Amino acid sequence: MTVEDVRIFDTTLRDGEQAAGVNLNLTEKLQVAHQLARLRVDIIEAGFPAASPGDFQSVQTIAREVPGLTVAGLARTRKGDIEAAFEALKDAGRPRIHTFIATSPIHREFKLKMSREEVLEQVRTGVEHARSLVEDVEFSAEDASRSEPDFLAEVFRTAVEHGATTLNIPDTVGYATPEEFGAFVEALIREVAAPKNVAWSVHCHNDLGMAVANSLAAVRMGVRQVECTVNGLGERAGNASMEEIVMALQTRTDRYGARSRVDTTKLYGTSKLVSRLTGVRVPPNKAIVGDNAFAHEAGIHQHGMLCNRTTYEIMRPEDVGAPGTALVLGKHSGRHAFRDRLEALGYHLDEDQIDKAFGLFKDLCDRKKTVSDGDIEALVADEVVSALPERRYDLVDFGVQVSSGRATASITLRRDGQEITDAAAGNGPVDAAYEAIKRIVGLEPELREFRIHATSEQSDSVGETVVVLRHEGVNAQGRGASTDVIESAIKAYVSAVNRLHVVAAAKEVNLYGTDSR
Ligand SMILES: CC(=O)SCCNC(=O)CCNC(=O)[C@H](O)C(C)(C)COP(=O)(O)OP(=O)(O)OC[C@H]1O[C@@H](n2cnc3c(N)ncnc32)[C@H](O)[C@@H]1OP(=O)(O)O
Ligand SMILES: CC(C)C(=O)C(=O)O
Repeated sequence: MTVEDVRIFDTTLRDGEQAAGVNLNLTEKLQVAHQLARLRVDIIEAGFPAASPGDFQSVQTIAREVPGLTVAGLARTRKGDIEAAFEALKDAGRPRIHTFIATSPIHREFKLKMSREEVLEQVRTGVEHARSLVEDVEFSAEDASRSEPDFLAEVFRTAVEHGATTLNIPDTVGYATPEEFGAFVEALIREVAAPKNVAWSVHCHNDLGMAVANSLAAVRMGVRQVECTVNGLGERAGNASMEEIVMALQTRTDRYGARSRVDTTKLYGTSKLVSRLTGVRVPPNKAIVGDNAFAHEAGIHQHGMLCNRTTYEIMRPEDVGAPGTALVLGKHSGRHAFRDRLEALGYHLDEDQIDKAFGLFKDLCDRKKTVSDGDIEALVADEVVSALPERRYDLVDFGVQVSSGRATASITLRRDGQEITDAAAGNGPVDAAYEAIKRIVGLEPELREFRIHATSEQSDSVGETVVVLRHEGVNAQGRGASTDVIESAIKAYVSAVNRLHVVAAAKEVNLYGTDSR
């Protein structure tokens, strides 16, 4: 199969900047332009020089400073716009004037207030003037997809006769559908019968979410330039997304028989740069560059991915420069992925321990939006690995009440199958809970250490508590973990009391002195 080249015409700095609320300064535009050059796009549309002195200066600076690609500037078919574009572009290695006029009956009647003949006259004079200034002239028929096919063909023939070297078919308002647009483009190319050295291009908007599909349908019909923007940024719902076009051509060359020259490993970085500079967030589920584009949460998918990546990934994250595949542990995950993560964290548990840890993990998932590695480690270390097989006391229930700084706590522990409840007041809920526990266990150990820390940055993070107690010369450490920090502190204290008994028994120390409880 012969694979043809598709030129990528990036209009992030022109149509992309037309997105409501986006305004890039010269330094920011230069950053984006240099990155687009590194990405190896073929053409950058740097702006609309007649729009403002700032736009003129950005186009001029990019034309002078960004090497290795064609720099285009947009212009209405008016003489003044075309001359402004030329002045801004003339120092570029490869300047292109991109001139346009609307051709649809709606735009002719309501916006331009021009007849067909007047529009044709604008095409003649505009294109001819642009061609007298530069070799490379692109002509766009704005709102082409809602224009009468016979008139549109006449417009494009006129543009070719007066020197246009690229003919662009915009779906300006994102009205087309893929099958319709493909057929429309095919018929137009046939009807105009432009010479081989004239390139056909499309420029699709995303009002119905079909900009990429429409652009690709046109590629199937022989179009060899696609106009697009990074992250699909642009007027209203945006333009065709460049990363999606590029990766669709690369991943499905079998279908399109064409590819771009873009260095796909720079797509992710470019997306991040544009998002940061424009302030337009990339949705997590955005194809190719979204944070979740290579993240798998469902257990069945994670199992498949662990067996073979190609079960659920059609591209490799490294191909687009993304950080990597992520098996995100959450409530939809299964044992395979959980076990794999535990091993990666350095834990080697037997089947019973994994069952216990998995149960605790699923409980945590029901309470917490995302479960971090730190949360899992806290659970596994405190509740599985370090948990004593035989415990003197188990926490059954607790309740705390806080009012004006004073707190009371009620604690129920189980010992030898019997539940024992007691309550106490204290200076805060943890102090009150510890007093109540001391009453139940009949010990007054010294609290040597009390530390609590969050295992991640979220407010629903697991809190992990470490408590060190000393009694009758015996030291014991206890740990507890829970999304409820009071519960975590209570669990740590109970765990430390249980250890005191284990260590005291090993050292043959009676924790109760003469009392034999
Ligand atoms: C589909 C697209 O994305 S097209 C590109 C859109 N980009 C922009 O508009 C860039 C920012 N634009 C601007 O800064 C301003 O609109 C300017 C400087 C270009 C023009 O400003 P103004 O002269 O004040 O005109 P305004 O924008 O209000 O109206 C547009 C005029 O251009 C005319 N016009 C629109 N398109 C064309 C065209 N392709 N060729 C000739 N005339 C055109 C309109 O009929 C209207 O004419 P009128 O002033 O005689 O009524
Ligand atoms: C000027 C043209 C290419 C355009 O931006 C559009 O029609 O959307």
